[in-house]
Amino acid sequence: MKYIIGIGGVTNGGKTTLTNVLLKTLPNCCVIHQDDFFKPQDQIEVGEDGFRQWDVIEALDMEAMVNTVKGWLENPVKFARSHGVTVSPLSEDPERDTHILLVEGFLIYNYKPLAEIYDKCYYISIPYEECKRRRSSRTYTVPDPPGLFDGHVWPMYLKHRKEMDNNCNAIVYLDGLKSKDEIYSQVFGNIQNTLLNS
Ligand SMILES: Nc1ncnc2c1ncn2[C@@H]1O[C@H](COP(=O)(O)OP(=O)(O)O)[C@@H](O)[C@H]1O
Ligand SMILES: O=C(O)c1ccc[n+]([C@@H]2O[C@H](COP(=O)([O-])O)[C@@H](O)[C@H]2O)c1
Repeated sequence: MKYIIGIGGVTNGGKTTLTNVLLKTLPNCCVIHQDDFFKPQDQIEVGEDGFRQWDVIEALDMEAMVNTVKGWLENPVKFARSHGVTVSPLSEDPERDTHILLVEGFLIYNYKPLAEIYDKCYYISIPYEECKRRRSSRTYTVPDPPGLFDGHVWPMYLKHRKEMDNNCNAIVYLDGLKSKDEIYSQVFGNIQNTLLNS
């Protein structure tokens, strides 16, 4: 059985933290990070506001991302091996084995061909103040220029969040202010239940 789980959420909500723990505890589990599909800086448009528009879907090579997911779907064992993930047979029949793919990122529910691919969707939110606080202590490959959070990142988040709520109706929303352990336990338990019932 192949199972694709979306770990979406606002920037600095805790997506990578949650994904990394799930990756260690779920069986035959691989990951695709949306951040790996950012286009090079010289291809990112500069908006009328003077900021490079990183927080829009056009800043990402979404076609390549979807193709990577399709590569996993075609052959999860080969995908796992080529990404250094040890695959262990869980049943006598390899066709019945469970293979899990985590798709992690801040805009994973705003691109239709990808939004349709998930078996289960999670979304982590945190309030503005906490998001701004966490973001200010993070350094990206291209560091944030002054004013980017209020001028571009947060307004784009609000816009995409509205679009996403209209696109998908089966998202499990997670409170990113809870402890890392609490969030992990909630999601792990939920995934286990879903796997047992499928
Ligand atoms: N539940 C949590 N409570 C407090 N801090 C958290 C929590 N989850 C993540 N963090 C911290 O927030 C920052 C961003 O986390 P990260 O997982 O990289 O976010 P994202 O991948 O969503 O951008 C890191 O410093 C991380 O340690
Ligand atoms: O990873 C990069 O190359 C990169 C370059 C510039 C900006 N980013 C920021 O990465 C953010 C999304 O990643 P994350 O992990 O914070 O959800 C998004 O808010 C962008 O502004 C990321």
